[in-house]
Amino acid sequence: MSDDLYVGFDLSTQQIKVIAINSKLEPILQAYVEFDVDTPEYKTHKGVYTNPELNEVFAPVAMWIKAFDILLGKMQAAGLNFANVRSISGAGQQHGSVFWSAEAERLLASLNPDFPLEPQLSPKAFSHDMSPNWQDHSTADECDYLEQKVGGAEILAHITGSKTHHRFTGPQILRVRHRHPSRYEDTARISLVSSFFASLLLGAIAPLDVSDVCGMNLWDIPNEKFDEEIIQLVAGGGEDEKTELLHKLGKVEPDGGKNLGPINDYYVKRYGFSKDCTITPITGDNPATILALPLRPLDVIVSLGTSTTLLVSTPVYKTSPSYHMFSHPTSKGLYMGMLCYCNGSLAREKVRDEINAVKPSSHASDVWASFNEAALSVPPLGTTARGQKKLGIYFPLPEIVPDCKAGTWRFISDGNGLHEARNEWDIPLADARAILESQNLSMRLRAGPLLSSTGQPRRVYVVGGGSRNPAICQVTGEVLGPSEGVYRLELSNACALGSAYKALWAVQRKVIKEGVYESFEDFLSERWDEKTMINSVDVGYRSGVWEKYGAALAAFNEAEKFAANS
Ligand SMILES: Nc1ncnc2c1ncn2[C@@H]1O[C@H](COP(=O)(O)OP(=O)(O)O)[C@@H](O)[C@H]1O
Ligand SMILES: O=C(CO)[C@@H](O)[C@H](O)COP(=O)(O)O
Repeated sequence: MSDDLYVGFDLSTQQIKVIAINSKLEPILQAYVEFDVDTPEYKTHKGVYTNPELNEVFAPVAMWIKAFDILLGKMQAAGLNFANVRSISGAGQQHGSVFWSAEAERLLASLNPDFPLEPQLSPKAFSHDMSPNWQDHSTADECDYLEQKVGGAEILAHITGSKTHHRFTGPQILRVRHRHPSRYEDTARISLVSSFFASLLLGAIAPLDVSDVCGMNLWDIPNEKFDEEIIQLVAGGGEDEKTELLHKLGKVEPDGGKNLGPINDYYVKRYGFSKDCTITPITGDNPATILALPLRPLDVIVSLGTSTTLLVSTPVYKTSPSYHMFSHPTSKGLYMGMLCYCNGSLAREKVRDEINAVKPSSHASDVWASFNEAALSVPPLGTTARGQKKLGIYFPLPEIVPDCKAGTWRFISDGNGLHEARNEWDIPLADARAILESQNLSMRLRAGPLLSSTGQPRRVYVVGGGSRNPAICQVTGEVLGPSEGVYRLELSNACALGSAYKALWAVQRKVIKEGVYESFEDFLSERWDEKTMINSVDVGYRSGVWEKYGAALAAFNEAEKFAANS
């Protein structure tokens, strides 16, 4: 029992990562495979391919399988005793879909342990070799069509938790059906990245996850079923086509702690996993992230990965076209509220590189040193002695909120209103603070309805790659102003960690009565030790500063509208 291990994987945009923990929540092993570096033959850039002419972003499914083969090899080389693994769960980048061929079930069920996975599955198990990525913006027509037919953004948001979004799976499936009718026709099953990953482990197509399914624009959250009208619109044709699409999508597993079955024999024979190791549903990376911390009301997670997301856990199903609601990954009656931005770490890296080009870092080992110095050497909003404030918008990729094309805009806000900056801006140095403020002001502008009447959070937890940066943590504290400060989760991969906790809970949760289990929240709170897991990285609320940013919100809103309409 004491040697038992619980594993959480994370198949995200740029990497596949893993954390194994013991039943005391202690991490035993962490490892990762980076697509651009470790699977160079696929020639992806930051894990994806882009076709800017059509606003397409997609990733090769075979690369993920190859990367998983490599990761299992790394775990083995690190000495992980696979025989001790009791349960596996995981997380996948959200919205991406995998199109399985009619051969898939047979190939998955007959994996030969003498060979790696990738050549046994690719290309035959797939009707489409690419997975549309969450950064894709090619489905404007499909989104307009669905929104107009269903009755507008508010109605769609009420039914599915979100208005239509380019990256959501429903519009993406509709586009595949329009552009590649024969591939759609040849598709036997459609998985999300999360259920695709669970399928690899089970050796059979896994059901969709209760939370990740809410990122499709197809699932009726209040009534816990696929919305027949939207399914019909995506399927086209009549009743037969609708039934066929419902069959392709398959079942949704309502219990996030369900034992989906034992790990496939392939892994038992090839790596020495126990036959009793169970597979627990794999969810989306954001739903898994909220499982890494015992969130209380008014707590916020800011996930600083390739995307930036703001996450809250709430008992209130209150929808809006400006944010997303998802069913909670483990707890019926709770929901995850989310804001998501495409322009997260890659936009910050672009400014960082521009700054390094004019002012190389004095610390060779820290590529962020010049950026951080520039960000922290000026006052909030870069305010000048004459009271001029700087507001910038940095979207190297088209953005989700606001719905805006790619571009960079710089504004000056003063007593005379807002105007585009001319020579008042020291480019690129002044961009460092401006991009961090801009990303946080956007979250503050939109997160209000998910929080208290004042919009002030209690705690902000920062997670993901960007949370290692002290300047990012400080500006987040200044702009969002959490009353109890900003804390960083010390284990670098929150979603893999949340997934490992889920695998542990699935096996060890107490039965309260038949079919009713100990909640994930109670289970985690009992075991979680704040002192070892998080560190305070910023004081948060600063009197006068939070108010100053509050007063700039109207001008920032105007700046965003200008960018979106230009
Ligand atoms: N010290 C740092 N300061 C700012 N950003 C960082 C730092 N370290 C890593 N990052 C950013 O973290 C990103 C990767 O974060 P991660 O959470 O692993 O992303 P994902 O899960 O989307 O693959 C990289 O794009 C990198 O820019
Ligand atoms: O699209 C979303 C959420 O709606 C993204 O958050 C993806 O889920 C990708 O996440 P990362 O790779 O940045 O972790």
